[in-house]
Amino acid sequence: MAVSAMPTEDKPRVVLSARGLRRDFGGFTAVRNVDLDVYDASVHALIGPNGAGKTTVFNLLTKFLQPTDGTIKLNGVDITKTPPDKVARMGLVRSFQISAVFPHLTVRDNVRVALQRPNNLATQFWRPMSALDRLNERAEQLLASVGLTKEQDQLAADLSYGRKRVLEIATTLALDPKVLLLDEPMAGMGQEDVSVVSGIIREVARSRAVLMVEHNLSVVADICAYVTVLQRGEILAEGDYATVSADPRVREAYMGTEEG
Ligand SMILES: Nc1ncnc2c1ncn2[C@@H]1O[C@H](COP(=O)(O)OP(=O)(O)OP(=O)(O)O)[C@@H](O)[C@H]1O
Repeated sequence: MAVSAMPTEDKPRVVLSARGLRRDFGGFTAVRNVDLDVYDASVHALIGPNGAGKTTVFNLLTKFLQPTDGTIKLNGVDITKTPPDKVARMGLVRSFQISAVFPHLTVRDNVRVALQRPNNLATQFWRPMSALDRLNERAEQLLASVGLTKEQDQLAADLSYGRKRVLEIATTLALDPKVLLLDEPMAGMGQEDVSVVSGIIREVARSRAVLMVEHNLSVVADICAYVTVLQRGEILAEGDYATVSADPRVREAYMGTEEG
């Protein structure tokens, strides 16, 4: 069943969709019968108690895991068998982990390195200086859009944990994704950083789809238009936050674990 709780008029476009997703590990089925539609210009949360299958679904959608069964489409193109690097070039990008931020480069150089990939400058033998200038401009814009202008000359290693995660989002945005998948973007952050990153994600989703696995339910309530709740590998509920949080089955699934 696909998400049905969005407004009927001006229904946004589906950019990423999965049907009948299943993943077995040996004899254990971690994910089954998962149908999911992710809409353009919106934030969609994948939530559920520990072990529900969120990470597995995330890895299936980003092609880091191959489904045992089911199909995945990106903008209508079947990507079920497409490798992750090709899928990334098609616009479906997952956030890198902090380990992918180069600690001994400045904040600005981290973004410049990331920007070289889509522009393919890294592989060009001869580069006009104007190309690098364009990179600088774009790096500055990106850093400004995530509020890292002040820190641009600092080494990434010297940033706080929360700021490192913001830098990680900036390097991901450098790839200009059409669909951005974030794995627990708020994990380990203090409230102040959570508010900043929530604002960034909301802004980022004005022009692209964002799907995020998130444990922080107040963040989900605050910025996610669509919510899919997983339990034991299957979809338990879906809709907007008000709808799913009022669902007695969802309350029961969360009882004793976490409450938003
Ligand atoms: N590589 C694997 N081999 C065997 N079992 C796995 C593997 N990866 C995940 N599982 C199992 O699949 C189930 C779902 O795991 P998954 O990590 O997707 O859940 P999750 O919702 O992301 O949990 P958490 O919130 O704790 O991160 C769990 O029972 C887990 O033990």
